Amino acid sequence: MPYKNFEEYNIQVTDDVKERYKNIIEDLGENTDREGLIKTPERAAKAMQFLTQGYNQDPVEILKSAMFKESYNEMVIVKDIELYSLCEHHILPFFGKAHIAYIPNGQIVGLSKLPRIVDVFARRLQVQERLTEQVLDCINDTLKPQGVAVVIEASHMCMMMRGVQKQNSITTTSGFRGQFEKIETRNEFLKLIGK
Ligand SMILES: Nc1nc2c(ncn2[C@@H]2O[C@H](COP(=O)(O)OP(=O)(O)OP(=O)(O)O)[C@@H](O)[C@H]2O)c(=O)[nH]1
Ligand SMILES: [Zn+2]
Repeated sequence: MPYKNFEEYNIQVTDDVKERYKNIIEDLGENTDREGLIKTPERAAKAMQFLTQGYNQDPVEILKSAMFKESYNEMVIVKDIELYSLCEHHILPFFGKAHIAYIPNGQIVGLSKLPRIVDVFARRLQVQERLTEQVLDCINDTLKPQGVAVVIEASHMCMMMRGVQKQNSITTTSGFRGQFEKIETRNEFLKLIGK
């Protein structure tokens, strides 16, 4: 990286992206000198950096920062975790909820870390299937539980505002590892999240 530190890198990226947004907005037929739009390229550059900050975050470190030895042997579920991501095909939002469960294997994880890793992977250019699998694999490989399950339900703006223009369709993706590959355990989880 040709920059001295991360802060300098951020300023440089904001400047670069800002200039490109200015061109895009003009190409789309707007006047970037009108009052309401003067700061828009910079705002958009900062917003996009916020929405893609997951590239600069380490989900494994986040989980490892709060793992505790504990003998609890039952299912732990955190459901209704809201998520906002960007579809990698159109760079339009998709948003919805993630439901995560795991069965500990000698260690538990700080509950807040599960939504935190959802955000790390969601704040990238994504497809819902990969997002689901990345959350699943990260928990499985780091916490090494007896099992882990992830369900994501999301609405895709690229299917709502444009393209096929369907307002009510919800896409569900899921992944199961370990104990959750057994149908009874999987069904118990699905029942507990109301599916
Ligand atoms: N599998 C999957 N597809 C997605 C996701 N987000 C958006 N898509 C789809 O990506 C596809 C891209 O298809 P293309 O035909 O290349 O793009 P397009 O011409 O804009 O397609 P339309 O959206 O049908 O107008 C579309 O079918 C989108 O619905 C996602 O998370 N997972
Ligand atoms: Zn899309």
